Amino acid sequence: MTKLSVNVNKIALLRNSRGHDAPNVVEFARRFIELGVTGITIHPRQDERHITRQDARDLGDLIRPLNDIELNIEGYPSETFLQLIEEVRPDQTTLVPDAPDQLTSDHGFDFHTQAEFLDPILTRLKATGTRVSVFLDPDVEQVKLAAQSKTDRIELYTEEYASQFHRPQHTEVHQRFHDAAVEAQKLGLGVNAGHDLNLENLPAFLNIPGILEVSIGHALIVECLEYGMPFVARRYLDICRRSALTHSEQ
Ligand SMILES: CC(=O)[C@@H](O)[C@H](O)COP(=O)(O)O
Ligand SMILES: NCC(=O)COP(=O)(O)O
Repeated sequence: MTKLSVNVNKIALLRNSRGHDAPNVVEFARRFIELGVTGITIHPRQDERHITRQDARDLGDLIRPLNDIELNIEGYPSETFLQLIEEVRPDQTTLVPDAPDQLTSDHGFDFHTQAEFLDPILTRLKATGTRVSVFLDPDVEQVKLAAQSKTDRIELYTEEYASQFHRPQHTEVHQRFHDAAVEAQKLGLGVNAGHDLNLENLPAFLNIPGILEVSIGHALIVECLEYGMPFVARRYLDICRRSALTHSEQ
């Protein structure tokens, strides 16, 4: 079975918009775990626009004692990020090549030009005991180069799969993800995937054999809002219906 790692960045984004600790990121992670989710993903960005470094420490404290639950920390391997990993020691670290001001992750590493940069970083991370994964586009050539590095896994960047899902070229795009995943496994790499996966596009993606983990955040949180709407709206309306009418409304 493919593992689901829920990305709670967007819980932190809501929390930060009000300046106090609600919604509480650790509490929401705990609730997802109680619902059967076996992984939590966070992507502490340099500007801490959503997940903070303290959130990473707090989630580490929550998850470390729990058997079979994994914390996956994603991010650009800056010195600050590497020190955070050395401190928190998550089960998995996913390296992403994004710039500090980037809106969201939008490409994988290029092993033609970045293998040398990554090599000492992979050595340093693996010394902490974390499993290392590297964010990658679905490109068989990149997969072959990644397999020559010290990474344990790759995470296929699925934005293209998601954005082409309803277009005619979807079959060709799906085939590329399939080929990259199969090649990676043949070469001994584990394969994760993520970005813009959702309830609609995930089933077909998981026809690709051997995907170990999907990390899903943005759509999953939106879907929680969407499918939770009827319950919450009903409860507010019930309360309002029970209210005493004011003199002018009677
Ligand atoms: C690495 C990756 O794919 C990202 O999807 C990411 O973790 C999302 O980051 P934001 O929540 O900052 O868009
Ligand atoms: N690694 C991908 C991830 O954690 C979640 O991405 P998204 O679902 O927020 O696009």
